[in-house]
Amino acid sequence: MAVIEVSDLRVSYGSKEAVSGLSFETDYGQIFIVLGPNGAGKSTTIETLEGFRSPSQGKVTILGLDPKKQQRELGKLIGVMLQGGGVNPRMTPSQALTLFAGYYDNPIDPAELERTLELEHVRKTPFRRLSGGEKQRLLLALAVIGRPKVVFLDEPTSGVDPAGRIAIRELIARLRAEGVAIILTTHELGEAEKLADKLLIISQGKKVAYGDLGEIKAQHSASQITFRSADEIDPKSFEEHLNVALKRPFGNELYVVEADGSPELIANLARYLADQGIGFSDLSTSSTSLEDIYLSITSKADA
Ligand SMILES: Nc1ncnc2c1ncn2[C@@H]1O[C@H](COP(=O)(O)OP(=O)(O)OP(=O)(O)O)[C@@H](O)[C@H]1O
Repeated sequence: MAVIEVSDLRVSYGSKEAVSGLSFETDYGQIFIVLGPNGAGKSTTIETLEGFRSPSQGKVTILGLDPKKQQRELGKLIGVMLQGGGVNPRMTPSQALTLFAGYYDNPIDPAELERTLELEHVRKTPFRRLSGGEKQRLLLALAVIGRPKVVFLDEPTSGVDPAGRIAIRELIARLRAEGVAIILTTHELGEAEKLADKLLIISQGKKVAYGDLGEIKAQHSASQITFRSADEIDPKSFEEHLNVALKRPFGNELYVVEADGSPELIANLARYLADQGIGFSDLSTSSTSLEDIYLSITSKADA
């Protein structure tokens, strides 16, 4: 059984259905990232997993338990990082970490978390006086201090500076290495690409892509090889020799081959052009970024 199992989840607010039939699962030692435009239903989905909302249909289990009905049993097994909240504005990071550590049998040492998340210089500053990024780092520290088996992180790096982002990413990577299941939402696609093992992309409450990052990239990416040549190249002969189509999208010197730039194909292509006495330059390969894939599939889903 997977750590998180969701089947045909539907969640409504009155007559409005915010989540419309999502199914997915994720496991220990995986970073599972939920992406989608504003209002897509990400928070609603995550809040249902956390036990804060009830499904109107479908089934959700975390570690085999029902997050709504077995909230108490799950309490010490999951860590939740909420956007902006949950800490007394007068409390300092040091006090909050000590307080939260007291709830658990085997917490991480607060001083260690202050060091890892670079909070030492503000450990005596009241929460309300912390900067946005410092608040985020403290909320992350509080979510993980009890060594949870499952961690929910809602936009953990939003408003955090580049050095802070690296510290947060390193902590998340460490949790994964320790076998924690991590569920994360973000609008930072570069970050999602760096961190994700598995991805769920939703739009208007429905799944539009789901799977391992590599699988999604392979399914949706349009890798290409481009080069320039002042010589005429016969597309038929090119395709016969290399088994890939040659395009000249602008009718000028730029040639495009839509295929993965494997070393073998690149070598064959260069050999073919040389054998034909065709000069070429600027040979390069490129693959689509997660951002390109995301924008393409969510705009298609919206249409
Ligand atoms: N308490 C509520 N009552 C009514 N509608 C709600 C409520 N909470 C959310 N919604 C609606 O449900 C839909 C999904 O909202 P949700 O917050 O889950 O989206 P999201 O993907 O997390 O968006 P964002 O990226 O902006 O955080 C939206 O249309 C939102 O307006």
